[in-house]
Amino acid sequence: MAQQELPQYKTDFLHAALEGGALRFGTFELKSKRQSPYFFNAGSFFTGSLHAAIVDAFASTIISSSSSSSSTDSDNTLDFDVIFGPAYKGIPLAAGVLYALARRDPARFGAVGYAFDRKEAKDHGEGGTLVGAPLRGKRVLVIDDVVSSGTAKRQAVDLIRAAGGTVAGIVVALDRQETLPPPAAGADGSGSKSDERTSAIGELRREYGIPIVAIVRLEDIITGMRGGAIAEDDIRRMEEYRAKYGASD
Ligand SMILES: O=P(O)(O)OC[C@H]1O[C@H](OP(=O)(O)OP(=O)(O)O)[C@H](O)[C@@H]1O
Ligand SMILES: O=C(O)c1cc(=O)[nH]c(=O)[nH]1
Repeated sequence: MAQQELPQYKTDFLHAALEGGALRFGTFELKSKRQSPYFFNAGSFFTGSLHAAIVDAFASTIISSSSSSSSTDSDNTLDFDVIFGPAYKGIPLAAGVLYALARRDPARFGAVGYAFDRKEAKDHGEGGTLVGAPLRGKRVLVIDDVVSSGTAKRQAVDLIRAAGGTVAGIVVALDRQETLPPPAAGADGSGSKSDERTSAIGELRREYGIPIVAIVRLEDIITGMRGGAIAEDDIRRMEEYRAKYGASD
């Protein structure tokens, strides 16, 4: 795989995703119904080695976003008391990322908690929807696999706020850097306008005013895959896809 200018943790993550089959090239239909030349499936990080690779990459992203004022993804730093993983795929990520952070810097992250939600409220025992660290009065960092439309992230923000917490930021594995699909014909006009090249992550940033960062973005995948990691034709198809659907924010 070409190393180029990517930070080592991004290269390592891309390598693990490719080797583990989490990052694939071909033709895939997205939730938006677009035909994409690549697909990222966070559910494929299911072995010990792959789980370690993704949570380590999240930990590196969080630490570099917190300590570097030159972060390209955000001007803000990430300060938080609790890591929150939305059900379901966010749950093992939140727990694993906190473990990776606490191992690297116990003084800084040893007292940070983790929490997650249930998709269906439990009606016996301790009951409720939230599990883990209390959120009241806490700065909460949301960890999840991808942003597609942003709906799941908005639900997580609402849940955290309703529990008395404030959202410190959102960290995802992949920012696809693509425009939101235009509103369906007959819709009320909400969502992105077709002449704007806004992404779901861009809209979330503007709406909440919080840092939203990703381990890798589409441009990192294109950079990291050049030089023989995948077929030149797949690179060309990703560049065409970026030219057609790439967001400007
Ligand atoms: O709506 P967005 O914020 O763009 O995010 C899309 C989310 O949808 C999927 O999760 P889903 O809610 O389907 O649950 P899962 O984790 O159980 O797959 C996926 O894992 C993303 O987290
Ligand atoms: O947009 C999507 O539906 C989507 C894209 C992607 O790369 N991975 C994913 O899980 N969902």
